[in-house]
Amino acid sequence: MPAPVVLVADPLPAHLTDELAADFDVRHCTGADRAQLLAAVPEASALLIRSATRVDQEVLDAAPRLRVVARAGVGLDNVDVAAAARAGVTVANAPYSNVVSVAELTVGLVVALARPVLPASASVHAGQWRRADFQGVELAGRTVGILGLGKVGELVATRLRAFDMHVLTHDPYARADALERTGAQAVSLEELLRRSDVLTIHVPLTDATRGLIGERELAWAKPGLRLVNTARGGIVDETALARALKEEWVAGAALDVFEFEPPLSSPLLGLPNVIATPHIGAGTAQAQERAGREAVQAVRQALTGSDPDPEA
Ligand SMILES: NC(=O)c1ccc[n+]([C@@H]2O[C@H](COP(=O)([O-])OP(=O)(O)OC[C@H]3O[C@@H](n4cnc5c(N)ncnc54)[C@H](O)[C@@H]3O)[C@@H](O)[C@H]2O)c1
Ligand SMILES: O=C(O)CC[C@@H](O)C(=O)O
Repeated sequence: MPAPVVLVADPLPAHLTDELAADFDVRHCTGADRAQLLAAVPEASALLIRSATRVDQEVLDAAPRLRVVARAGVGLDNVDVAAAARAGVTVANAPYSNVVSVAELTVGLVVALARPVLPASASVHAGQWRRADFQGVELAGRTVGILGLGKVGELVATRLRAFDMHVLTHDPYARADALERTGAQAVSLEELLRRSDVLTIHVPLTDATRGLIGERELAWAKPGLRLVNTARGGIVDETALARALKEEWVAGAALDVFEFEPPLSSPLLGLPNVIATPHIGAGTAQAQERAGREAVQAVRQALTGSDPDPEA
């Protein structure tokens, strides 16, 4: 019997996919290229993805042999989980794999918004020495609002508490133990915006959170707000945010995620008070290894019912 086909549609550490090749027919495609994906998926018993590949009804319809979609990462907004369930396809993610990396990037972005390290560095590289031009603000004593006190939100809250920031959160489903561990004060979304000097977003992208931070919410914002989004682009209305940044009502934004990636026509690109990174929250060697390994294990589990990984 031919070995089941495992289709790797997004980049994963090569040594992990090489391990799979001992037992499966491992093939590669560029999942973001729809035509390539649809051409390759009919043979696949397993699909290994990250965030760039969209798995929707069309892909599932084209994949009669598919038994598992394994997501090497947290967010499942690029997978139609309900359609997969109807088709009898298992969907697995790696929910703890990269949360520390995302939290650490978030804290770095908060600091980079408070202290203009990026333009200051660029000016020194350009041969300038303009010390007075790069005055920032201290984080100690100021208030951070955490939108979504889940795994990443909690890690960010505890790290920013160590900066002596006062922590507020809005999360209707927040666990009592997370509130206790972080010492975060639970407030409404409006109060979160009205009181926060820094707002950092850690909710998943769902029908309920798409556009959650829009014109009305930004109008509630405390003047001078600094906003960080390392969750998903669609949660923030980019047009409304661009307007608030141009009016300097919002002082700065640091964005790792965009509504469309790459964000070629985003109104946020080119604004001097925006730090933009190309969805690198999970971009550490440690997170990629963990996420890839968990996804590979999920494939083995689904296709053979076993997990021979000694580290499992
Ligand atoms: N930039 C990156 O590379 C990267 C990496 C990992 C995760 N992420 C994103 O970060 C998100 C959060 O990850 P996580 O591991 O903390 O998820 P999580 O599920 O542990 O936490 C999400 C939290 O959001 C809360 N929430 C849901 N709907 C809400 C709403 N309407 N208002 C307020 N709170 C709400 C939930 O109750 C939960 O506590 C992921 O869904 C993913 O999209 C991004
Ligand atoms: O594919 C990636 O590395 C991004 C992953 C990240 O957005 C996630 O949700 O885990």
